[in-house]
Amino acid sequence: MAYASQPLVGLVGWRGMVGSVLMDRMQAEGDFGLIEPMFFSTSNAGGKAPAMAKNETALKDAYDIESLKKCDIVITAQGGDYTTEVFPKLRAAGWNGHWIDAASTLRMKDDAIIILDPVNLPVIQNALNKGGKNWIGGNCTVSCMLMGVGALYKAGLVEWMTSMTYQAASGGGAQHMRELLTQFGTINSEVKALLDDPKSAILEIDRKVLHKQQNLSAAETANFGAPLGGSLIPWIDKDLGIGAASHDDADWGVSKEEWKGGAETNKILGQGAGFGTAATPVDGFCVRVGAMRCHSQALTFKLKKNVPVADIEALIAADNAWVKVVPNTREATVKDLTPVTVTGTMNIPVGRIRKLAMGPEYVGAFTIGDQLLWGAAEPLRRMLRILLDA
Ligand SMILES: NC(=O)C1=CN([C@@H]2O[C@H](COP(=O)(O)OP(=O)(O)OC[C@H]3O[C@@H](n4cnc5c(N)ncnc54)[C@H](OP(=O)(O)O)[C@@H]3O)[C@@H](O)[C@H]2O)C=CC1
Ligand SMILES: N[C@@H](CC(=O)OP(=O)(O)O)C(=O)O
Repeated sequence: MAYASQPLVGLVGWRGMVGSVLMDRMQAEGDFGLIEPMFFSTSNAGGKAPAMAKNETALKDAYDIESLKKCDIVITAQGGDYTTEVFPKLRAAGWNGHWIDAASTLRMKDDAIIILDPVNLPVIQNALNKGGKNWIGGNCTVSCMLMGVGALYKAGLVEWMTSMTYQAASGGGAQHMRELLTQFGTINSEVKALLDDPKSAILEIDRKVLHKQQNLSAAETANFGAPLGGSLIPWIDKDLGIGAASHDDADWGVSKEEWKGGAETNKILGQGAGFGTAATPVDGFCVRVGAMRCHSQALTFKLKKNVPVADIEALIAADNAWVKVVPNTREATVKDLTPVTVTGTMNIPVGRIRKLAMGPEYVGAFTIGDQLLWGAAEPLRRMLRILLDA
């Protein structure tokens, strides 16, 4: 145990979507029994801290460096803007504690480790031994993918991989989930009378739906910037720009979410962090779909050699306690390999594992993860436990 008594752990962003899931998981795993929590807020300093508070029952100001400095460990799910503003000030003030963060801001810094311990515990331990202090959760899609198929990387089998994602509204936060449901409601109301009449013409329904989708109000598309209900948006996160030489080697019109796939996967595996020049090329398209929660991904691997599907399944299944191989049958797939089945669970199903027509080294798979659990909250609380056990 690195701490003589229970360490003071500052919790920032605990009432947001990721933060709430984190609080649930910490309670479920008894983490609060091991720490002295101090709750912070950016909007309600002085207000009442949640029930898990022990000695400090009032919310502290999340921008107050002096309060943050008292903490042995700070865990934040407050967001990138908060990290950008507070983290440098806190370090500049001489704070030498552990910073555990869900936001992407610090991920690519040399002194930051992207934490996903079932996949990269040796990388984490190595950094810890060298005095590392900055522990950053990975991009949700990348973390869920590696929880599913990390075994193939660990076995050194992957020559390259593409990932085509189907990312839920929840990846954007609470307002995005509400917006999707509002859009579905508006569209449904538009054709409710026709739907209730079994004799109505489907093309008339279709025409009215399309007209409504194309004429949603600005308020109904404020977060996604485009209709998502009954549609999809093949761009997530920033436009890094064609020829964006300033941004690493990402000059192929890649979106930032796609760039993270290559850069973060390699960094998590401890094999450099470039995109395109990385040890293992990872690239594809990231697409927002009208799912509520859970990110899904269709993966294509070029393996370094021909490995039988049964061996691939066995490797994946043995990798960690949460990955579940779903038999490649229609029945099993529609039952066990959907966002609706996976939401709210720690399970990472991997199915549709099969050889592709391009040749025996080409393997396809489909995987799903609850991006608020393995994609965000869980690696943070597990890092806390690693620090407590160190
Ligand atoms: N959503 C996701 O799937 C993932 C998110 N992340 C990262 O985690 C961070 C936080 O994301 P997320 O949790 O989605 O953000 P949220 O917008 O849900 O919460 C962030 C903060 O918003 C404030 N807030 C304002 N109004 C409300 C309200 N009505 N209810 C709750 N909180 C409110 C809270 O701060 P306060 O209490 O101080 O007012 C809260 O901590 C981001 O950096 C994101 O990039 C990482 C991986 C996945
Ligand atoms: N970008 C992800 C969610 C997220 O917050 O990712 P990151 O932590 O890499 O910014 C999504 O929209 O689905």
